[in-house]
Amino acid sequence: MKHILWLLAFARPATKRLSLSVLARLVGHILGAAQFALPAWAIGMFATGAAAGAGFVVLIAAIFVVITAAKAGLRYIEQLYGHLAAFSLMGEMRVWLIDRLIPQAPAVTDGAGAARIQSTAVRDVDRVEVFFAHTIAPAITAVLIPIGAFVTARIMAGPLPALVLALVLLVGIIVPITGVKRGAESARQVAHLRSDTAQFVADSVRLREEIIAAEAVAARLERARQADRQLATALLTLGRRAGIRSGVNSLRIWVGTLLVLLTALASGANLPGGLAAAALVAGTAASLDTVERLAGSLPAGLEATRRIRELASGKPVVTEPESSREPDRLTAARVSVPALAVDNVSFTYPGRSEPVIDGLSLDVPSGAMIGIAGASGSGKSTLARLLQRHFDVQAGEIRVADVPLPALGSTAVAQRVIVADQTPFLLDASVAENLRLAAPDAEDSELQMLLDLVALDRGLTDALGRRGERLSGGQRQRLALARTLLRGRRAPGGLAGCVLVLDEATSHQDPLTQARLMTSLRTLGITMVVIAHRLETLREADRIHVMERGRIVESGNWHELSAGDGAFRKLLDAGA
Ligand SMILES: Nc1ncnc2c1ncn2[C@@H]1O[C@H](COP(=O)(O)OP(=O)(O)OP(=O)(O)O)[C@@H](O)[C@H]1O
Repeated sequence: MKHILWLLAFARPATKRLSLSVLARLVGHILGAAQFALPAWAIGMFATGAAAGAGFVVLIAAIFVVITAAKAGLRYIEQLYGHLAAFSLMGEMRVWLIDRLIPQAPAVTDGAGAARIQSTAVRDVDRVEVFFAHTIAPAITAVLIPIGAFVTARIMAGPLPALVLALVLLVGIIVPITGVKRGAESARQVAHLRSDTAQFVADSVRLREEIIAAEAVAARLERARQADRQLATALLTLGRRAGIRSGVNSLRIWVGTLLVLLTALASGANLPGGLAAAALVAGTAASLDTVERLAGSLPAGLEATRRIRELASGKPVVTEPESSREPDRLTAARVSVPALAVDNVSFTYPGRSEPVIDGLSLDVPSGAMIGIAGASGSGKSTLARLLQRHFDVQAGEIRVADVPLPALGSTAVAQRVIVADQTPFLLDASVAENLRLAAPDAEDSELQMLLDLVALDRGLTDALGRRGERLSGGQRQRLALARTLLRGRRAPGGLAGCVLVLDEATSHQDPLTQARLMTSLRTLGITMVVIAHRLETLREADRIHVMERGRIVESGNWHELSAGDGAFRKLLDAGA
């Protein structure tokens, strides 16, 4: 019920369209009932001799034609406005969902699985269409039409046949509703199995080399077959229930018509009235049919709603500051190149017991380039994530221009701490479109200047293909770096007001391009943190810190460290 109320509240902006759809459906169904009752009544009139002659037949036929034409028009209006409302609401729902997913990213959305998120954002939202387009109007009609039929039968055939008609109609509502709860369970099971299957297919394609090399294709296909069998069984349960409901309903119409007619005749009602009342069983069937169809599809729609709300309700890992105003200190600092301070920071990933960053302190003076080296797993990328405030630290503090990160809103952090990493995400679009994600208003000349800066010899209109597949790994990294720099240029205070973090962002470059890139970046005079496995990358750094198990174990410039015999020298000797 809570999901229904939520959907109704969500549908408020489309009230006008939905009301029009409900009204058209209601009048259409009244006319639908009349299509049965009118000929039945006319036959009764003929049979009892109360009416005769061609004029009467022509009149009834004419009314019938008008009713049929009006009903067709109303059906069109009902469907049109119902679907217009549904489609606009589904669009709104996707926007609403994306709006709630962005604050959860990347810490939460990474864990949820991309295919699952896609399955909910696309398929589950599509399934909610059932509610907006095929639930609200039918539910209202399914209540009002039987009441109208009862009143009509009462007038035309008397209280007893009307009572029998009411009971027959009640059966038409109760039969589909019983089993809705079990139907909901099956729908939930089907939705889970579908989403697991989506993830399984996506994983199988991504991991194809491993699967082929391990000669595990057959085993993988067998697992897919098993999952499919489970899905088929769950769908069969739903289908069987729908079949039984449908059969019982057909029986209800035949037996019900006969019962109303016999009761009318037995209670002395006139034949035309009795026939018209009996015809109302079939005449209201279309209104009640939807209850039956809804009993099948509504649980799936509500289950989809539950999943959408669950996905949307994931808590952001970090909270926004109460005031969205940029702290005065930072605004004042706009004019200068900010310094970055990591002050005695400790951090443990949620659900883990060992800290990944353990009492780490780091000073990056204004305009300096600081290098971070360290073996795999020493916590370098985690430090980059903390600098972007993907997570809050459990102890200590990170400050940009002397302002602690939690005092900055997520927008300010994204503008102040700009990061390029090893595996950039590129859209299937042109070079220019990928760059303009960071600044839609950027002129071609500015984009070209950035491409020159990162030494990327590509035309602005060149298409990249899926995830940038038409570029080499190094070119992809350079394009992403240009986009990061563009982001910085648009930040308040411009690029000079940002801290640039490179997390293995040049790992795919050849030594010459790499050296050229670092020299270009140094000329920008901005504050930089460069994380690199390949120590050559850090040659230009003012100071290099070596990390081990979340701590800094050695610091110095390239010459000092390479001449020593500490952790840095060991990394160098190991070929880093
Ligand atoms: N999301 C996460 N949840 C839990 N533990 C994590 C998560 N990400 C990383 N870790 C753990 O934190 C530790 C440090 O990982 P991190 O990626 O920061 O290392 P790194 O120094 O960047 O390594 P590499 O050079 O291989 O990229 C590792 O032990 C890793 O298992």
